[in-house]
Amino acid sequence: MGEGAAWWAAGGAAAAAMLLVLLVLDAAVRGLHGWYREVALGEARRARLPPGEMGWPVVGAMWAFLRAFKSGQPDAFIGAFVRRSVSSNQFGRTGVYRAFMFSSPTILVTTPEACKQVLMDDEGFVTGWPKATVALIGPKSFVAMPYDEHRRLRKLTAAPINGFDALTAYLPFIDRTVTSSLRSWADVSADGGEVEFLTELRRMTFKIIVQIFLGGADDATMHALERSYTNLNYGMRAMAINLPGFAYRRALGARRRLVSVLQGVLDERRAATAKGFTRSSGVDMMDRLVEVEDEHGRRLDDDEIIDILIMYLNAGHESSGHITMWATVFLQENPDVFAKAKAEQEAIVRSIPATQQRLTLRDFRKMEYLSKIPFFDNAPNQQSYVDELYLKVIDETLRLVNISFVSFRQATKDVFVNGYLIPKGWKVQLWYRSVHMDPQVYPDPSKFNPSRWEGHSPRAGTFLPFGLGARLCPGNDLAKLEISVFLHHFLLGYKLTRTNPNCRVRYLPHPRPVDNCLAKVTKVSDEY
Ligand code: HEM
Repeated sequence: MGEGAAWWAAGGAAAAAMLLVLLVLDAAVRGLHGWYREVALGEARRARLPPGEMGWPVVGAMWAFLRAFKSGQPDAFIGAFVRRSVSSNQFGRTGVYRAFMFSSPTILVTTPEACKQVLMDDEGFVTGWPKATVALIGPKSFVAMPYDEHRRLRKLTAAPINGFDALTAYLPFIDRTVTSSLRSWADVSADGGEVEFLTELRRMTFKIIVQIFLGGADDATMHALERSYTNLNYGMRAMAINLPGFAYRRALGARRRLVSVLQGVLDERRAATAKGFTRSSGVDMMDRLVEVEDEHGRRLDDDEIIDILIMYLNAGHESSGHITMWATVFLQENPDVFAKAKAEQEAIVRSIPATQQRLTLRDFRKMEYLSKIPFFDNAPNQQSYVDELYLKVIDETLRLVNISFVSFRQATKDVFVNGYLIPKGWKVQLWYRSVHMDPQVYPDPSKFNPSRWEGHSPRAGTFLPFGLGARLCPGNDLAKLEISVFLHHFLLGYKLTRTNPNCRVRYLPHPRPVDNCLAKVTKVSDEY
């Protein structure tokens, strides 16, 4: 053997030894971390935990989570848990896994039945968002509120945004906002310009929610709120690193600005009331929150009102804006679906009397293909919601886009799911995305295929775009109405031409093309 070869052999042996040391060290650190997090459970309870591990201290599964989402393969994250569990030949597809995420030992729940069990068990589980998210949305908002307080304020705030009367009242404003937005984007495109379609849609849905919650706002307030919400959202699913240059730090700053703008609005309103002024725009959500008293006559403090408003204004525009964009993109990319949806809209327009200026809520209920909205005549949020849906274009979009891909709970007692223990005090993540992208539930799940819903009623727990149970989204019908109104006008008179049709999609905090869907919106018909 020559000198060079001996040198290589020695080097190779040293590298192998080093690798071995690293592997042993890695296994030892993981083992110790797992032991530290689980030892308090005792042997018997520990043996009942679902498959998985705590990983390295501090990071746990966060790297794997961020790597999967940032590399454009979000389903690879849960996929790895399922694969490991199945290939260990011990567990099969358990639907529950353990991991260390957002600084806490966590159980990941990924199948319809398991999600349903957790979501419907109000005694066993309370809300459990990571501390970093609570700090952004607000410790006095629904994300961290005690059970009874949540029930009371949810009842107060949900009825005025969903239900037949509320939606009938909002429809004319939504319709006007949609038509004027479409017209203005078409004007930009007619002059040779382009619009960031997603940014514009977020602005549009924001205008609607600000009208409902604050009775509208002047341009400066609108602008300040809008910009702050963009930064707040970018920090929402980022690592909670409070250092200059990090998204989370910018989000904390955005929250401070939101608090200050809303405090200003609240102060003005209180001052006007003290002087005996009444507003012409009628009662909005801020008024309701100012007026409400509990059974002891206690009113909400300003910081409570502001946190609830920050939460609602955020939840009430981000998701609707994104889903409207994706539904429009999917329709435009699928000419057959577009033609069918357009034919439905044309038929509805033909069916209304010539004297009727715009569609009524009842006309929207006729839209079997676009999406039938299940109004509950002032009794929103009943559990039957899930069974009553007609799921077509909008619902297929909700399934495929998975705008709220995960939601958070915490166990208040030991609970067994699929035969595995969720220990008291542990965090629980409900992976709505995994349910919607499961090929056993939805064959060929990555395909946009509204006809998969023809004659099909989803089994309970298999369709969770708005969650389920006590925390089912209170804005579900409003969101579907906004999206339907938009698609109605878009289908009848417009066309979307993307500048970068194959633009990369970013999945955090919400799935969106990185160019925010830069496009031309062209008017193609003057008839409507
Ligand atoms: C397409 C649009 C929307 C989607 C996909 C969506 C999705 C969701 C989901 C999945 C949850 C449940 C989270 C959990 O399980 O803890 C939720 C909760 C919530 N949503 Fe929506 N949402 C949408 C639109 C809206 C709108 C328009 C509003 C307001 C008007 C709204 C307000 C809320 C609020 C306040 C909660 C918290 C409920 C609670 O904790 O009791 N959302 N949403």
